[in-house]
Amino acid sequence: MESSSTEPPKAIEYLHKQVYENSSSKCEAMVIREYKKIGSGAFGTVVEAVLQPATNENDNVGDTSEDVNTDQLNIDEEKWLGPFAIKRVPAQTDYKSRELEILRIVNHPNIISLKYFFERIRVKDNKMYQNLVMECLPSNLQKEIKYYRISKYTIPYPHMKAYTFQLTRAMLYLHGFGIAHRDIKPTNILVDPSKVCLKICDFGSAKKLEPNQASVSYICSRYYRAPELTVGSSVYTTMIDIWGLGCVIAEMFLGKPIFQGQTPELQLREISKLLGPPPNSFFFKANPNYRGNMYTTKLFTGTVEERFRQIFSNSPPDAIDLLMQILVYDPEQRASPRRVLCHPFFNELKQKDFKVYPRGSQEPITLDLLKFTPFEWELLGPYQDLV
Ligand SMILES: Nc1ncnc2c1ncn2[C@@H]1O[C@H](COP(=O)(O)OP(=O)(O)OP(=O)(O)O)[C@@H](O)[C@H]1O
Repeated sequence: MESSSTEPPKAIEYLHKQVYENSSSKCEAMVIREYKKIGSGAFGTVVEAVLQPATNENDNVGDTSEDVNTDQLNIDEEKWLGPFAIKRVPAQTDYKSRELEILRIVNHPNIISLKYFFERIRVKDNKMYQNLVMECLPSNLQKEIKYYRISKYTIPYPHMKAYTFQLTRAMLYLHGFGIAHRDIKPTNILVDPSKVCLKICDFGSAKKLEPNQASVSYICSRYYRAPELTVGSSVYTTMIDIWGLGCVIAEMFLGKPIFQGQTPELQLREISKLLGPPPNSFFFKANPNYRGNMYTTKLFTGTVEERFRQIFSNSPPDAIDLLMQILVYDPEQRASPRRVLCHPFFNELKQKDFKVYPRGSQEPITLDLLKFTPFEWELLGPYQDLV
């Protein structure tokens, strides 16, 4: 692990004696310095921090709280590890988060990696919190989309392709374990624009789905919810993430979310404005007990293909073709991650001399996008020759 080169600004600092290293499960005492809030959501707070193993001289100091003066701690400014992102979530809630469990299993270049974890009581409210110490990325896809939208551009196509490819690779891997992320959206997709590198974060809603086992349908942020979720399906598959993938690709091209339902019920109406009325078979398969609006009236003229061309009028034909294979009502007909990875949309990336210019840089870089692991090759199966 790299040591941070510049000294981070001083803020909250504490010693915690039971910090577990994820890869070795080794428990050690660490000094933690938190200095910037980088995110907060429905479940927790994310702060940027650096850590360093506590020296023996700290042995006599008990676990310190963030409110006490930590001058008593022995700190070596040269020895900080990080920066990391620490996600802090209440340890005991009614909602079952499998985040730690799942982050401990996964290991993929396009999935955020967990470095350490620990539980700790916060002085502020005297409650136990779970702390997940992860690698830290400087931006997310929502910020990237916004950055370009402000100057009336979209993310450059080669970058879009590279990001989409990495996101799909992460899904191929996760779905290979049967794990659905269940909250795919641009803020949960971290990027490092200087490396054109992407990693999925926020596994707070993720779950290993078992065939025919019911799961809650009220999952996933509204704009990115698959149509089967909007009608209350409880035996959905990992294909709900593929719908999210389609929404994210569409958002990169449009600069704004494609389906902006004003209420959960109206979300399906927004989808029908692109895909036409959902067929009866869709309701039957997704939820035969659905009693809500079925949006049977067609809200546009012409064919669905013409509708796609109209909405994505500035996008290249291969991108439109890819979106048409992903944004379909029937989850069984939706393109699988391996089908997506083989799509001609990515042909440019597969050229030997493919290079990208990171934002603001005159120096092109090569990306190792096709370095699949044996597990990924296995998952690609007969599609291997096409990627
Ligand atoms: N490892 C990380 N590096 C950098 N930023 C991060 C990291 N993890 C999370 N973030 C930022 O913090 C935000 C909140 O994190 P996260 O989504 O995990 O929390 P949450 O409570 O589940 O949020 P939400 O309710 O929005 O889903 C993310 O949208 C992301 O932008």
